[in-house]
Amino acid sequence: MHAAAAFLPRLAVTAGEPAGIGPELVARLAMRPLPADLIAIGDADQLRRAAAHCGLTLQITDDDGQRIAERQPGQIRVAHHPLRTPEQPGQPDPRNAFQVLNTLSHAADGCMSGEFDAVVTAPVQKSIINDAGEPFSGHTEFFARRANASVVMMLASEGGAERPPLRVALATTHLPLRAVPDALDVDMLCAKLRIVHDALQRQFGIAEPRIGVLGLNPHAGEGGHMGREEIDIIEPSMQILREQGLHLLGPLPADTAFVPAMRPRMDAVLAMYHDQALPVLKSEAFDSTVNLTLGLPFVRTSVDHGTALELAGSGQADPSSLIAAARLALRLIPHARSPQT
Ligand SMILES: NC(=O)c1ccc[n+]([C@@H]2O[C@H](COP(=O)([O-])OP(=O)(O)OC[C@H]3O[C@@H](n4cnc5c(N)ncnc54)[C@H](O)[C@@H]3O)[C@@H](O)[C@H]2O)c1
Ligand SMILES: N[C@H](C(=O)O)[C@H](O)COP(=O)(O)O
Repeated sequence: MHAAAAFLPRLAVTAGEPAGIGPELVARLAMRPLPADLIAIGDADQLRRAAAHCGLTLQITDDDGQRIAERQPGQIRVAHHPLRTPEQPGQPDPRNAFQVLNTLSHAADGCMSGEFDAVVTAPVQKSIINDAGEPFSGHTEFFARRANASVVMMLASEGGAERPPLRVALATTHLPLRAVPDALDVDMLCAKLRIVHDALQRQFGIAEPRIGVLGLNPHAGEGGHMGREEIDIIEPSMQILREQGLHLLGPLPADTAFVPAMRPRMDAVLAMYHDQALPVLKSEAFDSTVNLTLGLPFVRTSVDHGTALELAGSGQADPSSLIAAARLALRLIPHARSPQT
């Protein structure tokens, strides 16, 4: 399911919530000299309007599905999914929710059929899809169901001269905090850790990954005096996997797991819930962090931010995370050429 050497990888880019910053970020991405055939999945007229908000001139053509060998900065092809009603920047409209969902279905199905080599997603407004009557908690869960796959959400920053890369995987994703302890069990944690371990080996080229596992309770339960999930669930899961040869550290108190002394000891961290670890990444590297879904039968990456409704239509939104997501997707496509930019 990869592009022949002479052709560019076909990278599907879903435009996200029409009233958010997604379409503008897609327009900015198209200006980059990425070695990819960029296929926006969204409304072509809206993409033109988004480019105008950013003061950009885009050359937008229909996607005919043919593979191409070259793309110039400023060129993008579109798989057109018309909006139900024109977007009002900053004011999502539930009437457009099904258009958004259709773009995601097209991207997932296209990746599985070989129409696309990977998908990069711009942010959606989860609440407006729910307001339209559709159960939806995120791309991660949507793509997992579509592909019938067990997946793990990981957010990863590249790191740089002054800071090592940070990769945070989540045992649970978009559920109420009250439901988190009941969602954790030994089988589930073992499965998630296996997916993370395999992805670190296969996709990140780390031969013997070291994974830090966070506790759930303050101070990782303080020996059972502040909660028992560490003793009853997390440690037994880790023990099973250690016997299978995995290098696991923990259960670690979440408040100190990310201090400088700990960082070089782990290639990734498994957090028990969404807000336990994502604020660390988002405050450290909001511009360069990428969200990726491990365990899918295709490559899916995304931005680390949301729809930023207050910026929509201003042309001011920062495209760095979407660009980083596109670059990572290109690196992860088997046999794809390395991005040059
Ligand atoms: N990948 C996704 O689809 C995704 C990811 C996160 C949040 N969301 C959704 O987005 C909606 C809004 O979420 P939120 O308000 O918590 O987070 P947000 O990321 O939209 O905004 C948080 C802050 O960061 C700023 N910001 C975000 N992206 C920016 C960018 N590219 N350039 C400059 N500033 C930027 C915003 O202006 C705001 O001040 C929610 O519905 C949430 O579920 C979607
Ligand atoms: N959890 C993600 C974040 O905080 O950035 C975000 O909500 C997007 O999740 P999906 O990729 O599942 O839509």
